[in-house]
Amino acid sequence: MLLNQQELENKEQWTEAGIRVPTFDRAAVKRQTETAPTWLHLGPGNIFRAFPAMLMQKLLDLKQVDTGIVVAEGYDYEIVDIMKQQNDNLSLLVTLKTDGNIEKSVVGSIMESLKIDRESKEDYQRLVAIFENRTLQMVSFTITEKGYSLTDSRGNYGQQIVEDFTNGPEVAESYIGKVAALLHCRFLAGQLPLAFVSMDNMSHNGDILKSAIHTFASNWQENGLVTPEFVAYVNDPEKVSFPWSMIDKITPRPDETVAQMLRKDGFEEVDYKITQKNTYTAAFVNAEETEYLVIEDAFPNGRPPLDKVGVIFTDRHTVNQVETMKVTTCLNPIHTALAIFGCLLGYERISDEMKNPLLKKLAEKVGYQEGLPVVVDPGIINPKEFIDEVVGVRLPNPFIPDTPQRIATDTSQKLAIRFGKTIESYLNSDTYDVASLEAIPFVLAGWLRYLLGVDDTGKVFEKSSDPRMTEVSAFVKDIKIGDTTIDRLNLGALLKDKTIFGVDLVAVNMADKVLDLFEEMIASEGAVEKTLRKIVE
Ligand SMILES: NC(=O)C1=CN([C@@H]2O[C@H](COP(=O)(O)OP(=O)(O)OC[C@H]3O[C@@H](n4cnc5c(N)ncnc54)[C@H](O)[C@@H]3O)[C@@H](O)[C@H]2O)C=CC1
Ligand SMILES: O=P(O)(O)OC[C@H]1O[C@](O)(CO)[C@@H](O)[C@@H]1O
Repeated sequence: MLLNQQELENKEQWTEAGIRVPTFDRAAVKRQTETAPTWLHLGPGNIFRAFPAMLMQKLLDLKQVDTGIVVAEGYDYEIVDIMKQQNDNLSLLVTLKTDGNIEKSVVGSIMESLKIDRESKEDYQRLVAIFENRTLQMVSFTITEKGYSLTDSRGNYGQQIVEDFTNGPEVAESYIGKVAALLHCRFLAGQLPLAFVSMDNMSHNGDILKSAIHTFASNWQENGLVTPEFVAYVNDPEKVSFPWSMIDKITPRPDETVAQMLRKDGFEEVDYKITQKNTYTAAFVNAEETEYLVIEDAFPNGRPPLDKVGVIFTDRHTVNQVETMKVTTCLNPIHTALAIFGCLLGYERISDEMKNPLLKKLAEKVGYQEGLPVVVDPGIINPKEFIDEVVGVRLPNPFIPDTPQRIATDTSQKLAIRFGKTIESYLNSDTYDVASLEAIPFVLAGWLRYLLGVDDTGKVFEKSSDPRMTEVSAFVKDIKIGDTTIDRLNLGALLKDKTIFGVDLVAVNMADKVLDLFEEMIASEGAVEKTLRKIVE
């Protein structure tokens, strides 16, 4: 069985292999989407195909909507080449349940995939047409945390960004520049309303997206390239909204064990590819069953009825609380702690780490002991129950092939959100003392230790990709396992960097604690585990 429209016509072969197929008329939905697109998604990676695309499929099957999703890629064009040319925009979703049951579904809600690339003229013109279409209701994003950044580590705009500011929307070439240019087309088409929905794991993700788009609009206005009305349009929530959201579903990279299982079922397209841009992509996506999507209900042109398939629409305040709970205390900090120490202690599965009592205790200490006290109960999801599920059910799920190496990707982009916010909450609290934190400084010290690229047995490992890896690794380049002293002044300069840690760790008196723990962890082989034991026991 190959994943394409022609093979999908033979429904029996899929059903016999235990794979669900879409029940809606894909050709009719495609026609309708061509004339009246409602949803455009940017960044059609694994999470999008496993979760939002599946939600739309459910709505299509329920006949609640009659259009599908158009996806566009502005960074890694290989993804759309594969999806379109080999798979007719279909994906196979494999849901790995905690009881070992597996559910397989063909996801057919993606109707078109386009490149946000001026050289791909047809695609770009189609995108302009979609943005000019009154029917478009939302543009959503899963482009990773770094996708929104316009500046380098020193806070300076990148060269492409500066050129785009000067050259204007007609020729903008940077990712967000092109998105802002497409929004400008919509503005010119009559100031049509639209929601820009970031679904990336960032605090206040809507504001981060808004700020990036607004930066282009205001620079273009200053340079006389757009009218002030365009800036007003971007700033008017009745016209362009940037809802905040919280998305949660562990979606590991396509995994070999899942591929083997699919092969046995007669599914032939099981190879995954690591693209030139380091995206792990395959015809299938594998994910856990648990999923949460909470979105601020601010859609000036309406929205698909996603509430009918489990999405919670609420006010910004509640989204903020849910997101703060998940990203800054109850899930992602635990994940990052396990990522760093998993790589240092030689693990290749998050679920295996949870069998190690020391790592389990670290996860619990980060979550229950240090995060939970300062988290506000959002009312719609209980934080304690949420961590219970994360630590007790989701992370130990042996059927989820998630790796510490995947979560360790882009750690420099994640520490500020995942730990800095909690440190700030302690600093602002009358009840809790920042000096009482142990697990958080230990994880930050663990990251310094990780940067050495040598595990606790002295074996060299490949560090996961990170846009600031070269720069941050330079701080530890002269440090070796067995060193008894470190250059505290030099490392202090790194620990002061608020763009990485969210706070100046020197100013908040946490740097010494981090460096003491780091020193302990470089003392000898085995010192990481020894220090971990000291922290959790
Ligand atoms: N995988 C997961 O379990 C979950 C992921 N997320 C969010 O979604 C993001 C993407 O996750 P996946 O889809 O699993 O990753 P993926 O690697 O499968 O896809 C990443 C997507 O982002 C694009 N991208 C990467 N770097 C970019 C850049 N610098 N500029 C613009 N686009 C860029 C890629 O081209 C691709 O479309 C995560 O970073 C996270 O914020 C949220 C919840 C769950
Ligand atoms: O660390 P990342 O790359 O944001 O991925 C974190 C993982 O945890 C999650 O928050 C689970 O929803 C997802 O973002 C992903 O599975």
